Amino acid sequence: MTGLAISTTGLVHIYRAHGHDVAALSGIGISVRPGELVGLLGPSGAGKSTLLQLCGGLLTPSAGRLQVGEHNVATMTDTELDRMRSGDVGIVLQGAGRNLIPYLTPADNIRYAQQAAPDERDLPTPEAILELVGLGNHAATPLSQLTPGQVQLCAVAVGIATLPGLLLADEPTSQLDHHARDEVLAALRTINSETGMTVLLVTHDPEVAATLPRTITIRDGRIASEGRSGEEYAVVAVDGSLPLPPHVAELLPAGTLVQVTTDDGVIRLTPVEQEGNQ
Ligand SMILES: Nc1ncnc2c1ncn2[C@@H]1O[C@H](COP(=O)(O)OP(=O)(O)OP(=O)(O)O)[C@@H](O)[C@H]1O
Repeated sequence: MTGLAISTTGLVHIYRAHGHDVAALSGIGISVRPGELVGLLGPSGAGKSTLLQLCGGLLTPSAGRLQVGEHNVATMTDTELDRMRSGDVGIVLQGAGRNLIPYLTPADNIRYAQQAAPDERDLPTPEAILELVGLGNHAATPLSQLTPGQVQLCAVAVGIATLPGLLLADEPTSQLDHHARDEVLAALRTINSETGMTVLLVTHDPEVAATLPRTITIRDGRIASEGRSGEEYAVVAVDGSLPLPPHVAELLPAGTLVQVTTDDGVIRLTPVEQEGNQ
């Protein structure tokens, strides 16, 4: 299996909760190429986990288009979504323990995850999967004897048990010390480079983000910016709108009239003094 692409246009997700609706995503357009390693950033409540769960078919979009490889996620039935998750898309939920059966060894956890894979899939051995994440010596070690970092690596190993084309990982490096965090990050890089699997991971950690080749920052359910190897860029949306970086938005309060001029390739934004404005 080679890496799967992700493509979304105008992706909206609304949670219907006790008499009031929460718009978690308000029109997300992203394009991730097969085999990319991408970090999803943004403040708490921005919509990162929602986007991850939509890509994994755990939630259904309220509106918009969401394509994962050949799967048009917005129109799939529950059975089709189950099949996608059991073979093509691996998900590592936030909190390693949620991904593991506590009384099974790492190898047996992987075997269990592999049972759901489509019959035609040629699966690697659990030992080969554990080797890939750096846990080759712990196939039979009880989970209770692993360090927190090793338990997280085991959760990642379960996520890639069927060698899916896309791995979605929600905060896989949180609550770990720096050494363990770097080991989990290294394992994700190895998976990405050795198998060509597309990897999308949510992180709050600026040090993790700075090491990723590409990041997408979400704010208030919209794409705020993109990073390339630590450098941050604003992204023009399909409707031509451009979210201002926070340090510029501070200078231009909502409602400010802005004159937009071009001069020899330089685009200039000049706020216009309005009569009656203070
Ligand atoms: N099951 C739910 N029901 C109602 N609202 C929800 C639900 N899950 C999330 N939300 C709301 O949707 C918005 C986006 O949440 P989401 O968990 O996707 O953000 P996040 O960026 O992953 O945040 P965090 O970094 O804190 O995990 C928030 O306003 C959140 O309160």
